[in-house]
Amino acid sequence: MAAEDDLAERRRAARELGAALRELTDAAVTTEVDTATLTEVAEQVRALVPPLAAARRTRGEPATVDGGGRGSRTYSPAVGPGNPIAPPMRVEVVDGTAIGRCTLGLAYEGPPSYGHGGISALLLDQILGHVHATRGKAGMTVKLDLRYRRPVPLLTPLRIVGQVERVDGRWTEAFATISTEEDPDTVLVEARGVFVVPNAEQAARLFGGLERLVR
Ligand SMILES: CCCCCCCCCC(=O)SCCNC(=O)CCNC(=O)[C@H](O)C(C)(C)COP(=O)(O)OP(=O)(O)OC[C@H]1O[C@@H](n2cnc3c(N)ncnc32)[C@H](O)[C@@H]1OP(=O)(O)O
Repeated sequence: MAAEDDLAERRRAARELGAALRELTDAAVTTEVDTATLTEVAEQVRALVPPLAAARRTRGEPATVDGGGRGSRTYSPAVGPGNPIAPPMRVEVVDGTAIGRCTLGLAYEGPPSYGHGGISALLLDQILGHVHATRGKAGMTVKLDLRYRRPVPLLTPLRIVGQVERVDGRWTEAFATISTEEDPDTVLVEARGVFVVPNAEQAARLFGGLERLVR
């Protein structure tokens, strides 16, 4: 029980740090303060690194905050509440349909006032991954076809929806769309993805001791 409480507390703290950094990032890309203030704040931010860097993990070491499980990914760049790069998209799966929600701030700008196409691809890839995972195992994207129909507005609640189209052994083909919450029937971006569960040899080669997280 104590260990579970510790993990819950660590998750709460990681989420809090992620949210604070997201606020900082948003302020950093929208600020119009004078140049001296930019320089001063950069120094202050750099001073925050050493306390965090005092104990750090590297490639191939899962975050302790995830508790060794395959479900939670606190630092996912798409859905991780602890990762300031992530919008983060919140995902729920209802009857095999994965539904994601997020609002993109100015940090994700591509064309003026609209989202970057790579960010749309990130959100769609992630939602297709959740669709694939409804079959019980996580998978890797092997194909992702995108059609950008209309630009994705910033500062607007978005809805990302995905469903399986075809299943063949370890392979899943799925389809997903981005629209606004306000107008869910107008597709802004659509994606068709193929995902595969790596076979045992591939998983061992790619992930070594972390195979249990992907198969
Ligand atoms: C709840 C958790 C949610 C998590 C969401 C996470 C979402 C994010 C997911 C990612 O971003 S994963 C990162 C990006 N992907 C990669 O890095 C994968 C890189 N690819 C590989 O390492 C290898 O492709 C892999 C080990 C996965 C598989 O290797 P294989 O040699 O078995 O398959 P290969 O890649 O050669 O594919 C063979 C071809 O047959 C196709 N194929 C074979 N059988 C198929 C079938 N049954 N259905 C559909 N396509 C099939 C396949 O698409 C492909 O098409 P092409 O002929 O056009 O190359």
